[in-house]
Amino acid sequence: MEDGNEGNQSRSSMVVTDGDETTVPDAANNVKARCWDQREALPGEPQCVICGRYGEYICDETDDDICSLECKQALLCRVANSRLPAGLPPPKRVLTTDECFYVTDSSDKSESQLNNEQTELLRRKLEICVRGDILSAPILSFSSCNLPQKLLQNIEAAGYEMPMPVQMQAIPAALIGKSLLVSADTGSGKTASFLVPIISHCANFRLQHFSKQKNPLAMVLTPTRELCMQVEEQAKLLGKGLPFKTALVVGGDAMAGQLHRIQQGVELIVGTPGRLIDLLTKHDIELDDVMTLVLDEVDCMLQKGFRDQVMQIFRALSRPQILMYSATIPQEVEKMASSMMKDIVVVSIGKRNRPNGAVKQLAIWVESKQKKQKLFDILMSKQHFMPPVVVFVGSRFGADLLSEAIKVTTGMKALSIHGEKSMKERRDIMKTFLVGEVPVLVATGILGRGVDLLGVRQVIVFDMPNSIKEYVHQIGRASRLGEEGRAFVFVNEENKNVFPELVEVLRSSGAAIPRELSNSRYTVGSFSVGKGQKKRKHGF
Ligand SMILES: Nc1ncnc2c1ncn2[C@@H]1O[C@H](COP(=O)(O)OP(=O)(O)OP(=O)(O)O)[C@@H](O)[C@H]1O
Repeated sequence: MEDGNEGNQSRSSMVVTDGDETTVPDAANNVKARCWDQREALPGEPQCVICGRYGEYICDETDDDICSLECKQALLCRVANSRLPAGLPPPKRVLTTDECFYVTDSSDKSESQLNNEQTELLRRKLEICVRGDILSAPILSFSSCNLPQKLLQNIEAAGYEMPMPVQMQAIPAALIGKSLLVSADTGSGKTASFLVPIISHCANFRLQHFSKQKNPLAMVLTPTRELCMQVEEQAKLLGKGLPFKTALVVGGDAMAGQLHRIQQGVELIVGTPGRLIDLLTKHDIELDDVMTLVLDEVDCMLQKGFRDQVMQIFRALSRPQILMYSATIPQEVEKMASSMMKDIVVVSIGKRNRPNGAVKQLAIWVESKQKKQKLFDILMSKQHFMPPVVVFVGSRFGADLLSEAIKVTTGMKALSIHGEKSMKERRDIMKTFLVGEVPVLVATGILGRGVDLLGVRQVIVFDMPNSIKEYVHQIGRASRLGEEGRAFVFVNEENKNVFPELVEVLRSSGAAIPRELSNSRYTVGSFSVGKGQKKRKHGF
């Protein structure tokens, strides 16, 4: 197996192709050492089999596309471990015949300890890819990692019979204090994968260190109030009956109440960065005990707009463990994350930056003037309308106008939600929609990320967002935990900036591509090579 160190790698084992010719890079050529040195793959280009970035090289041992020496090493590890001499322990419970992973009895700890080969096999089956120094094997049951008994009961009461793949890997790694950058599909259980270790740490800490003064021990930052509310609710549910209290710190609610709650003593603060900074600068809150900081939707949190605030909060803490999550993690975010924390472990489940495969995408070419009529047609079609439905639009004003137009034209109840409404209104609207009183909710991007809209199986992207990342998150609202959902997507020439990526996303998901989209000069011009052709960069 290759040595993964930068610089002294033997590059002769990595064959690089240039068009149809095959060349072996010489020492003077700069082969990418780390995964994040490599750029994202453009539509039609080969992708690294480990991380999905541009597969600039071909591994000569396996003939697979890879992006860097780091991924080559991961690939070779994977291959070596796949030659298994011994099988896994016999499954106690098999989920389905084709989704056959292994769940050992919670009471039998020895059986739930996997050896290296079994760990690798399990990771491969579940498409768990790990980079960095990680000692922990995936867990097979919640009871195999010494969680407080009450937390286990709460997990069971929440209906979580077994951990989801992201939880299998992230929970044990977070429990041993690793800082993590985790990418996994929308709706795949990321929230519990950071809440479970946080609750466990907090409860154990309070039981071991008795003190009257209960300073916060963990913080979760998310980009929207709705997501904060949801995370806090889930934290309360999982932490019930334990020494674990939470405070919600978001704009729109009175700061005095939030401050009072923190002063009473809480273990976890869940908040949006803006309000949290406001609170921290105006009031003296002791943050020295914060052991864990979570950046949910990390790509959004480290984007311009939030980044400075997030970094300000991070610097106010005393080197906490950082847990960063999103369904979409571009390269620059990985770089930023690695500069914030040395020895970060990168975990990805499935293909990165791709839409959830359970959501069937139906892209429709429709001119802007016809979009409303097309929407009404869908909403009034017995065949196509699957309430409750979220319709995503690009502006607050547009959301209000469209919900009114839906009411007038279809006679259906419809509501709109966006950042200009008060917190009370936003809470009431969410409640009304989630209990099924209103079948259509027109939303801006505030509902696009993270929000768990149980029961929603259909999303209509009325205004295509400016980035494919946001699109991936928006259509992700149509499916939770792999249940099938459907997304109608309206597209026209006005969305030309996302054409190449959209085509790639549709193509890789097996969705039909509207003729106008595939024929558009913005799409055609962006493809230098057809899929499957292995054209590589010159000059290294
Ligand atoms: N182990 C589990 N067993 C059953 N249900 C689970 C489990 N873990 C999480 N869930 C449920 O799965 C749903 C989706 O989880 P969650 O909201 O954490 O997804 P997510 O990965 O954060 O999605 P997004 O990227 O959209 O934010 C939730 O309703 C949650 O309660």
